[in-house]
Amino acid sequence: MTPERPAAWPAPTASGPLQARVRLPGSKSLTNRILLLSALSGEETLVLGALESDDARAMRSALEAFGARFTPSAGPDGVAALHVSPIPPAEPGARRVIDAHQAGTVMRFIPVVAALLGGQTDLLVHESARARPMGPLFAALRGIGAEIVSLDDGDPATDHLPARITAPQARTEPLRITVDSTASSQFLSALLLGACAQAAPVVVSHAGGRIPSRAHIRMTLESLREFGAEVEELAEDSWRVTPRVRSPRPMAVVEPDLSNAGPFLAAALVAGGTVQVPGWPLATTQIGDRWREILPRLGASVDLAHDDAAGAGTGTLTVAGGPRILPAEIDDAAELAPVLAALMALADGESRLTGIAHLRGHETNRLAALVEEIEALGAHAEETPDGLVIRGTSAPRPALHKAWHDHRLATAAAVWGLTAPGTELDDIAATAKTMPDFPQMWAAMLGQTR
Ligand SMILES: O=C(O)C1=C[C@@H](OP(=O)(O)O)[C@@H](O)[C@H](O)C1
Ligand SMILES: C=C(OP(=O)(O)O)C(=O)O
Repeated sequence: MTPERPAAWPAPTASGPLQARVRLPGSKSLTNRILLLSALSGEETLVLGALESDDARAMRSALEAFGARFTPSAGPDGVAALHVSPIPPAEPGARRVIDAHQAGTVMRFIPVVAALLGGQTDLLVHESARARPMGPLFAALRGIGAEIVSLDDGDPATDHLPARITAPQARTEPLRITVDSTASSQFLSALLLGACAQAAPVVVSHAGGRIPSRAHIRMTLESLREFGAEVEELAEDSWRVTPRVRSPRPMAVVEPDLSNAGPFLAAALVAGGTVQVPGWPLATTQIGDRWREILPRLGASVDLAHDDAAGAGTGTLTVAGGPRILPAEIDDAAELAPVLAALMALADGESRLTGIAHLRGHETNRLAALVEEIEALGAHAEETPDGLVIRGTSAPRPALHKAWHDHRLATAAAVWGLTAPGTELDDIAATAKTMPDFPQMWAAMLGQTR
């Protein structure tokens, strides 16, 4: 018997210009950094605004396997919060099995913790994540004495998950680790964050080509500082991290996910009208803050109004669609690229995305998947060595789009559905990776029209 496929999701169409306000869940990247650092801090931590999604659950279960505990709790004024009890000192010979699912942050951050805390860790992944690059991170960990073998065939030179990571026999505290982070910024982030699993300072350096998704490295450095680590930039792409980390007082706060603001803000350009996002941080390391600079280049107007409360540190972002979507050239859009490509497929002319070759190693080969879905829509796209060229259409046709196990391909298809009645998506559940409530949030936004 073949397993039953979930029914396709009929993407709703916009019935007119929007006048919507959308509150976003917590940032995946900040949640998983804060959970990891809280678990390594040796202290009790209260976390406010943490994301609840597949990626966040995968990080919590991974840290639980090392002995951390997460308990729902109440923050100031009774708001829901998460109480984190840190990882206790490791027992020699400890063994654990961890499933990273599809979470790149778990796949990359946890092997470092496993190699530095000791014992043996079997790290599994979702079928779709087996092809994601791990080799350079494994090479760096082998360089400090960890053994990493394939769980499929015992290959001691494996460069993919699932794998067994055995920490060096004699517990050493490495002083220097170098990695080639060209395929993913997460390799460097992993070593910088994971360094906090030891007490001694460590120098972490990159040796290779251009580092992609650079904003995420800045986020890592800022998160380390928030947890009291000293981070010193020694040279370009080389940092000294001095642990220990301690818990931020009175609590750690997770900002809303500005990357996931993308499809909602894009809706204002496609359907017209305005979309507002409250709680937008005025200062942030999230790459999603780039929407404020990118969307005007596609013809939208963007305004960030500061909240009244002195020192609130947040504002309300308003994006208003223009008369048409303009073509643009955008470099290093990283995880913003799929939704940006969705807009470019509806733009009046030819657009280019550059500096995103590494998207071939994301949840799916995003460049190939975007070409296929954009062509299905009746627009034109082709791959370049480091990105995409996209010629938009003003008459998108309805299609049954594939999510490719990729939350961002799924939300891209939702954007097309706004203007192509009859659009469907094969697997809306892919959005559970970072935004499990996406279908309800999308419907609620579309209910708020002028
Ligand atoms: O560290 C992080 O939280 C992330 C880093 C980036 O990874 P890559 O450098 O592999 O693109 C980004 O795309 C991913 O969504 C999240
Ligand atoms: C690449 C992404 O995820 P991950 O954290 O799994 O790398 C993403 O969210 O766009």
